[in-house]
Amino acid sequence: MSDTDQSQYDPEAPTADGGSQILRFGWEEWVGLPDLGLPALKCKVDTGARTSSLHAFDIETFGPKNAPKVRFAVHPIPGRDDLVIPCSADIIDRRTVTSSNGESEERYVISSTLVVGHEAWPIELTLTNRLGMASHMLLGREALRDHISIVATDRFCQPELSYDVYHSTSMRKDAPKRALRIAVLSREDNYSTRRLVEEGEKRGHSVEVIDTTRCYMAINSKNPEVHYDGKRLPRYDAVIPRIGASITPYGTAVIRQFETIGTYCVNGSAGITASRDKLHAHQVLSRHRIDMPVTAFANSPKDTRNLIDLVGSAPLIVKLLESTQGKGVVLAETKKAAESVISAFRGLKANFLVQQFVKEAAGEDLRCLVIGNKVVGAMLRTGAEGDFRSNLHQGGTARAARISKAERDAALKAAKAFGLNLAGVDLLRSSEGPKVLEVNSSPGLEGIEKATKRNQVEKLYEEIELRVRPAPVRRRKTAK
Ligand SMILES: Nc1ncnc2c1ncn2[C@@H]1O[C@H](COP(=O)(O)OP(=O)(O)OP(=O)(O)O)[C@@H](O)[C@H]1O
Ligand SMILES: [Mg+2]
Ligand SMILES: [Mg+2]
Repeated sequence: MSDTDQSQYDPEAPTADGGSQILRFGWEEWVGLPDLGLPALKCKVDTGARTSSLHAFDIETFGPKNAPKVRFAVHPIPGRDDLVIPCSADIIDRRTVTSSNGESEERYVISSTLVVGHEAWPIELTLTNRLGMASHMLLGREALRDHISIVATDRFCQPELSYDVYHSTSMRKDAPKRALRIAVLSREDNYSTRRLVEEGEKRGHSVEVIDTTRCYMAINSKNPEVHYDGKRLPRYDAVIPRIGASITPYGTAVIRQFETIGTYCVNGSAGITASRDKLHAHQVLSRHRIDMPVTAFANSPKDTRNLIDLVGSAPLIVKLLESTQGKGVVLAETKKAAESVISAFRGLKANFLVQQFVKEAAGEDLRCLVIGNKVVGAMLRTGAEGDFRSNLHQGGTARAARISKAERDAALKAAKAFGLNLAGVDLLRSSEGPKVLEVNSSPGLEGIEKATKRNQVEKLYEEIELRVRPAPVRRRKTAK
């Protein structure tokens, strides 16, 4: 461990422009590029070079044509290829640079604050991905201010920093607000998709909507990829899955592929798969000891009576396993009615479960929107006159709701049970407390934003930024 002080850069301190004492620079110095999330780098001072350069890889442009950005990755510690800092910056220019070995290369030019000791000033940097450079950063003449004097025989004349900072929690706190490249996996141009694009762009990110069913995949051990329309998709910082119920198997396969590549997916494939199938979902809830209406499932028609007995007396709910929008949910008032619904479903070869009817919910359910580990909004949905189902698609209405601690805890626990960072958890208010009905992995955003009169999508981006911006990525070691 080094005994250097990482907090020595004080933004309030006089800058080089303020003109203070002479700064002595050796041929190698410790510097920081805080705008890029690189607090400590060893850099070679080279007065033979005009422009400064940063050794980067996976260099890729993105964003609008009139304000292009560049994304790239940096190994800040030489020899430590497992430590990767993802960066992005505005492109301020393109320049042909001839390096010391005489090779010319067209490079992107970006701007960043350079920190040395207590001083900070803006510099221009070109990005180059030439392999085998001993130094990961080169400081050229243009970046050197008048009050800097070079002592070519010495090194580390300025305060030393330490690479330990890359393993500290302050990396997360001090991470720059870099623009992210985000994909929304969706086939629909609806309110939710539009809001995700609008809000992301408002925060400076680039948000692309991708039709999940048009993604195709190269599945292999060395270099798994996702392709789209004849091209390999870029490396996204985050993927927001909005997988419709009709394409769950293929949609989750695409997400699995992104997970394999190492892309952060707001909701994981396993959680989406488990929450989509009501039988599977209730088993997950049960394993996590989350309260739900008594539920039973049987395979054989011989067990219809036994199934009904497990749940108790009529009225009963019979539900298709893949129901959405309340379309496959039936209330059977008597045991006899339950038996005939069950035999009708069996005749259609449909999979269903039988569930205790929570009468006291009185046609209302509570939708809690969970983002990260918070319930960010809740609404009470009331069914249309005479309907026990509260679904908005069945004519129900919604209004913002205050929830109890028990309800909040149940919603958070349920979302966590499926590992979902964005979830719509539906609860029934029963006389025994909240009972979880289901967990939706692509919750509609229109109803909840309108009922709560809150910008909920903004909270989703806060969560995504927290997850992907700062954390240095640890790469899987791949065979060369
Ligand atoms: N066991 C139950 N007791 C009382 N009401 C119920 C019960 N199960 C479902 N309901 C009512 O029926 C509605 C639809 O049920 P559920 O949410 O399980 O179906 P769904 O088709 O998955 O709907 P969606 O996914 O669109 O919300 C619920 O919102 C609730 O109002
Ligand atoms: Mg549902
Ligand atoms: Mg529901």
